[in-house]
Amino acid sequence: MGPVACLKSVVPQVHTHRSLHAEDISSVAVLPGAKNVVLPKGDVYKSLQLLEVSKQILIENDRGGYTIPAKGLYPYQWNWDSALVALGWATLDEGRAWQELEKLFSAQWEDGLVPHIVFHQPSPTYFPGPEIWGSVEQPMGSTGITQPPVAAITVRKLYETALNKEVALQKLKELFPKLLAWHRWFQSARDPENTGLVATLHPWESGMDNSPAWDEALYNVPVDQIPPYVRKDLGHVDSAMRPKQEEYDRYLTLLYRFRAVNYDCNQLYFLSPFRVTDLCTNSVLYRANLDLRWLANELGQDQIAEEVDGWIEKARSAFDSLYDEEAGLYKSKDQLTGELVTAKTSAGFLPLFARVASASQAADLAATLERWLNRVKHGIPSYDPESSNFEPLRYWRGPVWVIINWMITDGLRAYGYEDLALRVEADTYELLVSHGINEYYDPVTGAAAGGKLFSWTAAMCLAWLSKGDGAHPAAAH
Ligand SMILES: O=C(O)[C@@H](CO)O[C@H]1O[C@H](CO)[C@@H](O)[C@H](O)[C@@H]1O
Repeated sequence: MGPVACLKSVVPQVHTHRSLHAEDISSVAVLPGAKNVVLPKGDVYKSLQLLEVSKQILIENDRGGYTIPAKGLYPYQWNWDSALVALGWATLDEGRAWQELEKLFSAQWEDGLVPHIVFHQPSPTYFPGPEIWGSVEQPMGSTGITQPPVAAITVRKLYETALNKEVALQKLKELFPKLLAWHRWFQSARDPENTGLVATLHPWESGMDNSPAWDEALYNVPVDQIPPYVRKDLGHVDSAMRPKQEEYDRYLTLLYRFRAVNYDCNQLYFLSPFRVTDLCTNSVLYRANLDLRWLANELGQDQIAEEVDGWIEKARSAFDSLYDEEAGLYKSKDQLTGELVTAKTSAGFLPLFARVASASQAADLAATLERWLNRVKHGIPSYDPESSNFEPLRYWRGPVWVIINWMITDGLRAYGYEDLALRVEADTYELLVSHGINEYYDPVTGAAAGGKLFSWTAAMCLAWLSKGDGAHPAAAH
C-alpha cells in the first residue's frame, strides 16, 4: 500500500460542494488519489492538503478538455500553461493529460504556429479577447503569436511515464507531426536568416511579459494611434503587480501592426519594431528539440531526427553569443540593436534546463544563483535582487514563479548541482505550504501575489514537488 492510501484512514475527509476559494488552502478536504506520490517526511497532513488543493484547482479550472490558468484573470487556454498543466494532470488521469495537448493543437494554424491563447469559449473577463485579435485562421479564434514551446517536453514525459503504453504510443503518433510542424515553423518564421536562434516578436510571446529584459527594446517601439481600450487585468489584480500603461500601449501597438498583415509569418519577422532573442523561448525550444529528436528516434523517423539534430547543432554554437562571462549569466539580446540586454533575469539560468551550457558556464550560473538566493527569503527571483529597480511584487520584475523554479532545478540536477537543486525545491515547497497556490510570490516576504488558485502552480505541486524521485524537498533538511 502506498503512503497516500495508507494515510487515507487517518486523515479526516471533508467534501466541499462549492467552488474553491483561496482561503480554502488551509481547510480543504483531503481526498487521496494522486498516483506515484511519495510524501515528504515532516508535516504529512499539510502535504496532503497541498496535493488535494492542487488537484481541486485543476478540476475547478477544467473547461472540458483544457484548463484555464485562473478564473477571471485568464479565462482561455494558454499555450505553455497547458503544456505544463498536462504534467499535473498526468499524475491524476493520463487520458486527461493527453487531451489537454490535443485541445491546444486543435488550434494549430496551417503554417504550423500554435497560438499563445486559444479562445475556445467567449469570456467577458479578459482583454484583449478574440474580437481585438481578429484572427480568422481558426473558427474558435486565437491570438496570432506563440509562446515558449514546452509541448514536446511534455509529450516525452507523458510517453515515458505512461502506465497505458498502448494509448501513449497512439497519442504520440498523432501529436508528433503537429509538434514537428510547430518546430519547423520556429525555424522558418522566426529564424529566416538562419542564425541558429529564434526571434520573439512580442513580450507576450516570451511568457515573461514585462521582464526588465524587454525595457530597452519595448520602449524603442513607437506608440501608434490605437483604439481606446479598457484593461481588464486591473479589475482582478492590484495595478502594482501588473505591467504599466505605457507597456500595455506598446503591447497593443504591436498587436494591431501584426493584425494589419493577418499575422502573416513571412512578414512579421521583418516588420516588427520589437524583435529579441529571448533566452526563455530559445532554452525551452532547445530542450524541446532534444526531446523531439528522442521522440523521432522512438518512432523510427531517422530523417526527421537528423533534421532536428541540425537545428540543435546550429543553436548550440549560437547560444554562446548570449553568455555574459562577467555577469556569470546568459542574457537575452535585442536583435534590432544587436546588443545583449543589460537586465539580469531568471531566464539567464534556463540554458541549464536546455542542457546547452558548458560545465564551466554551469558552475558560474550555480554561483550566481547562490548569490541571488542569499539575497532573498524565497527563490528564485525573476530579476536580479541586487538590481536597483528590482520590484518584488510586480509581475515578471522580481517575483518567484514556480514553473521557472522547476525548470532551473531540473537543469541544476542535470549538471550535478544536487544540493542547490534541493535547496530550491525545499524552498518552493515551503512557499506553497505557507502561502497557497498562486500565480507568483514575493521573494522577500513570501507573500502570494497575482492570480489565485493558479493551474500551473498546482500542476508543479503534483508533478514535481510531491514526486519521490530521490530529490524530495524534505531531504534538504
Ligand atoms: O498577462 C497576461 O495577460 C498574459 C498574456 O499572455 O500573460 C501572463 O499570463 C499567462 C497565463 O498564465 C502566462 O502564460 C504568461 O506567461 C504571463 O505570465
